Amino acid sequence: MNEEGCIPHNSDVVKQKSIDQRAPLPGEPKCVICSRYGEYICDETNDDVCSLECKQTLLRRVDKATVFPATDECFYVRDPGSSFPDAQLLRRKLDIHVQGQEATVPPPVLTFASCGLPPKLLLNLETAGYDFPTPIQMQAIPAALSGNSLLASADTGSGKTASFLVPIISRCTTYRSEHPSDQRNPLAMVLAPTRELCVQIENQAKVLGKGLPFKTALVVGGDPMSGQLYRIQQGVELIIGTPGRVVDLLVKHAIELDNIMTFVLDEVDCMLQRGFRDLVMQIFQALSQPQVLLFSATVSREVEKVGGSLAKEIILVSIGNPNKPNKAVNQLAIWVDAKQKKQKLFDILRSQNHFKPPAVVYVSSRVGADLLANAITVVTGVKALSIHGEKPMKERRDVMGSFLGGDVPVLVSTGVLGRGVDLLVVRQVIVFDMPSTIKEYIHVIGRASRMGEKGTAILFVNEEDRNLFPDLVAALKSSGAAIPKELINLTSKEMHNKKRRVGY
Ligand SMILES: Nc1ncnc2c1ncn2[C@@H]1O[C@H](COP(=O)(O)OP(=O)(O)OP(=O)(O)O)[C@@H](O)[C@H]1O
Repeated sequence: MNEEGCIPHNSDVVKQKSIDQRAPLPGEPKCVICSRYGEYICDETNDDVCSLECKQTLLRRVDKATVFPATDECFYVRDPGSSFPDAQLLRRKLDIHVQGQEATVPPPVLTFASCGLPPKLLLNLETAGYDFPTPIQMQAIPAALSGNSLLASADTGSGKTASFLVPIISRCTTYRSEHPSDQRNPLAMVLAPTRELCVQIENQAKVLGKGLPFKTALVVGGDPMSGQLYRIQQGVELIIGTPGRVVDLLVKHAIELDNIMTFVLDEVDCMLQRGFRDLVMQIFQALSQPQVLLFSATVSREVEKVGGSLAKEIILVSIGNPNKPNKAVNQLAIWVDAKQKKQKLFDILRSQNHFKPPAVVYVSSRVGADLLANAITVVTGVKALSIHGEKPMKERRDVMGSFLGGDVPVLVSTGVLGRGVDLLVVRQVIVFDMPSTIKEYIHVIGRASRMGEKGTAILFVNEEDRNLFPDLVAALKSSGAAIPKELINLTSKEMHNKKRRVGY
């Protein structure tokens, strides 16, 4: 045994770094952290590890989740019918909450390697830089893999997309290998509210499903339906689409949906709102009782109720306190009269101290987005473009390309980029017009931070946002943000008036 407590399987010098280790040969042990060759055994946990680096990582993780006698894998493979005292402890440590038929939910995993995923999928996760699962992935992936229907909520930017894509890819791959002579009908469907979000989900699915029998079809408005139909007819595993276009496709063409095993609503609270809800239900009715996976950073009792009606037994999974702004986003609320908002924005964009490009400015109207982008460019000289639902798909793609490619430092957007989109380069969001609900506000400012990276959100607030004052004050307070005195005064006045009205 060496001093680090690893027992080398052979007499070589112990590998220091994971990168120094080779890939495992068939049948060889795999490192529980990085899936390379598990040449050594970690004394403290009995896990296979490839190097000192992964051993340290393993011990840090296990320590964080309290010291357990063996790997998370050993929790994962236990009989799901039994009770999981250790799982409970692990969940408490990781702030994971599970409600519903808990006994049917496997415990959280600490590594992707513990989930029994196809080796190619593990490799794709590693190539994508997904070294460890995030807390929502730790719980949602094993739960979804074992067939549970879920309503899952976790912070914006915390990796919810992979939480449903990984089980989908894994289950589709297994199905195809077990039914090689079946027709290649779709096996899973993901619905999301905007085209940009669907494009992003498809891109991520392609990255994670690379090299596997896993094809995707994007079904969104703005692109010709004939191409989308052709692709599905050629055989795909996953359809990703917006509800309107998917219904259109189903009404006009016969598509075989009987094999759909998993149905996902990303941004579920938005998908179950008026406008989308009937379309979503129409699509759901065409399926044969699939597993249902519902995800959002914000959920309400109403969503829980409707979500529950889609699946026989739905498990609620949440991380931390749901419906709260992401703590990594530093919120700066500024009281600005409506007439002064433009000038204030120009001042910020001219200030080296305050402007942190690339930045997204959120407004409430399509015309407003076009006008404001133009005004920013003319008045400040800072190049700005706009994006909204009325622009053709090609222009929306071009605008996103220019912004994310670094050619344009400011993007003025309506709610089309308010939810789900992963604007990796963005660290500043300016909320020029307050959204109509505090939940939308939480999603909008969430664009300023991914995976816990620090970001800032500047928020313009004034009397026009009166309806949101109590919720906004609570949201700012919960994040420890300063609250403008006008907002405090008017909120307490509102509350006082309400009490008096109730008193009469
Ligand atoms: N385990 C992981 N390791 C490293 N990066 C990850 C991991 N999981 C996800 N990511 C990356 O983190 C970013 C945020 O993930 P994602 O878009 O899925 O967040 P989200 O929870 O869906 O956010 P939102 O609520 O805003 O939609 C993405 O760039 C994604 O590629």
